[in-house]
Amino acid sequence: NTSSENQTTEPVVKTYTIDQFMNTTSITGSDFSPDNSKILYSSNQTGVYNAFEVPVTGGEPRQLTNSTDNSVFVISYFPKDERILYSSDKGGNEITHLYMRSPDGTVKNLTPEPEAKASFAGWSHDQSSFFFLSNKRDPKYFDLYEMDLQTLTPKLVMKNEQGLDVAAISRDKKHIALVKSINTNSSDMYLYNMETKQLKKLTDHKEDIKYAPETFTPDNRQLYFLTDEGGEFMELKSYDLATGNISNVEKADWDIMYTYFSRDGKYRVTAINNDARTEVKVYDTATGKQIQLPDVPAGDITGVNFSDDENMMAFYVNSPTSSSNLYVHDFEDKETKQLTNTMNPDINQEDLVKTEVVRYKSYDGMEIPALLMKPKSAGPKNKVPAVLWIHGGPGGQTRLNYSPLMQYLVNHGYAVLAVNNRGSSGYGKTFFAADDQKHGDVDLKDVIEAKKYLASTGYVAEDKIGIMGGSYGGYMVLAGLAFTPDEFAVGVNLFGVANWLRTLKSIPPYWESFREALYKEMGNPETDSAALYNKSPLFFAHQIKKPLMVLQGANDPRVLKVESDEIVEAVKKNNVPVEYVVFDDEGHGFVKKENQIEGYSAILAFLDTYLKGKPTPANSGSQK
Ligand SMILES: CSCC[C@H](NC=O)C(=O)N[C@@H](Cc1ccccc1)C(=O)O
Repeated sequence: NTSSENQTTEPVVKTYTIDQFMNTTSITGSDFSPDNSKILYSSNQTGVYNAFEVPVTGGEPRQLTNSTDNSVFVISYFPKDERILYSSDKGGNEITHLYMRSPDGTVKNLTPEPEAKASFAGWSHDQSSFFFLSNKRDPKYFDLYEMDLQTLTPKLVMKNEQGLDVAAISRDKKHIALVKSINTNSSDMYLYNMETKQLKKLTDHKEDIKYAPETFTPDNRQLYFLTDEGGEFMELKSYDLATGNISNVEKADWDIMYTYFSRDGKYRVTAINNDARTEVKVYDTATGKQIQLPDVPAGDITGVNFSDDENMMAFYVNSPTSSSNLYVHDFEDKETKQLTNTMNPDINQEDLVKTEVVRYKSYDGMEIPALLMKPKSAGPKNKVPAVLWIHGGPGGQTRLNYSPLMQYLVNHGYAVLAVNNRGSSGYGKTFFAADDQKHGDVDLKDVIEAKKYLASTGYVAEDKIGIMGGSYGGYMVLAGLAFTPDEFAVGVNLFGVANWLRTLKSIPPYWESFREALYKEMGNPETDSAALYNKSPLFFAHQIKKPLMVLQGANDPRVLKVESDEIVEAVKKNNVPVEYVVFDDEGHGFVKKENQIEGYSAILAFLDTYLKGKPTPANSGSQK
């Protein structure tokens, strides 16, 4: 089921179908069974995510859940038996519940209130209970509950009436660390004493500084937190609970993304966002020295998880040319074993392309990082069309991961440049804040400048550059087509915002704790209505004159389907080609393989029609 593309002077590249690309399995999560003989993980092998377990010695994975509709995301085995805990919503509506699967296969919804969203917040260190957050009392705020494992009855531990977010719970169950968003560049830390019920504010600052509690130390004496106080990047510090003293723990040239300890604190893991790559460090806490991580040539190590006895470590390895695989390392015999092989064997990894981190100067001299994928067939004698990929957020970042969609497009002859425009995470707080209240303007200019960068490569056809992105990135697609109608040859909008006034008014109730922070960055729909109107592509849709494709999940709680319905209707009035694909069983992002296959092949067909001049296949542009 493969074909070849013949070029005159450039290499002949084997092309693969979308079915072949999507026949690669995506896996996530890991937890050791109580006897350390197996590892639990989620896999979309069956088309939707289900729970699987695999022996640590290797061998055939066993499927534990049989969902055919809703994704099952594993949390963990129970600490002392082989029941498992997992999270699942309905068709991407993000109203997640916690479920318990018993070894006989029966499943119980532990958080049955239909309208309430629940999320796991950790096992108690004594392994008698787990903590979870739920907004069942007040749809706006998440209270903290403790679920006893004997009775499976939840107990309210902390009523959250102040819009705080729980970040960490101490092993002795005495303290909870919380965070309060002030704006997207600034936050405060709080400490709640579960015995005295006192809430203490730990931070006091006038300027924008982020404080993010991470974890309590295993001896319960200190709170480790991340902050960008006094610098551009998030560094790790500790707060001494007894004295209030703050000490420096770890710093890098980039943001530290997170840190955590193994169960008894023998190891501490830190992850650094090193220029869009995840760099994991594991420290032996007794010596304070980094341990040497297993030598895995296939890519970067992520998702490190330890067995409770701290003798084994599970982790993922991933790179832009190889999908994530699960590995296990035994600290005693120093052996590392690959437990999964997720890549479709039909795909020769040599046919995939590596991703290069590049930088270019924008209109005002600001340096913009981007990730470049060059088709093997591209060259000065074979200039190729290109797609600019814009991430969501607005404060997200496109990272160096395996993306079947990007590889599929590159494999079919499109250069892809994923732009981390100003406002993206990972490049310091000045860069992150540089788009505040200037959305659809300065960030869009960065994307327009990316076209010059692509032209400078010498292998991109300048008049065949399209723009594509998801959510906030989808907004940028619409903004690009509406506000700068001559810049992009086509646009592919995946569930993007068309009308900021409506989207910011209709945010889910459980976003209340950061609603003000969001409004400070994006604009308040009550008080900034003129500015929000002016940056909403829906009201300028008459200016769109280039072909547009829109893909939308009907259950999306963040960008409602009406956003896509209305932009599609409005652009159709311009006699511009518009294709619309709606998935009835998806939310903010498409997770079911059959939908990914339909959506991604429709995107390629659309690009081929309008950037390569090939006829559109009959099945694209459907409304499911
Ligand atoms: C300041 S960003 C908070 C919104 C959130 N961020 C996480 O990614 C998010 O879901 N963003 C959407 C776009 C959006 C922004 C504001 C209101 C609704 C949707 C995204 O995924 O890009």
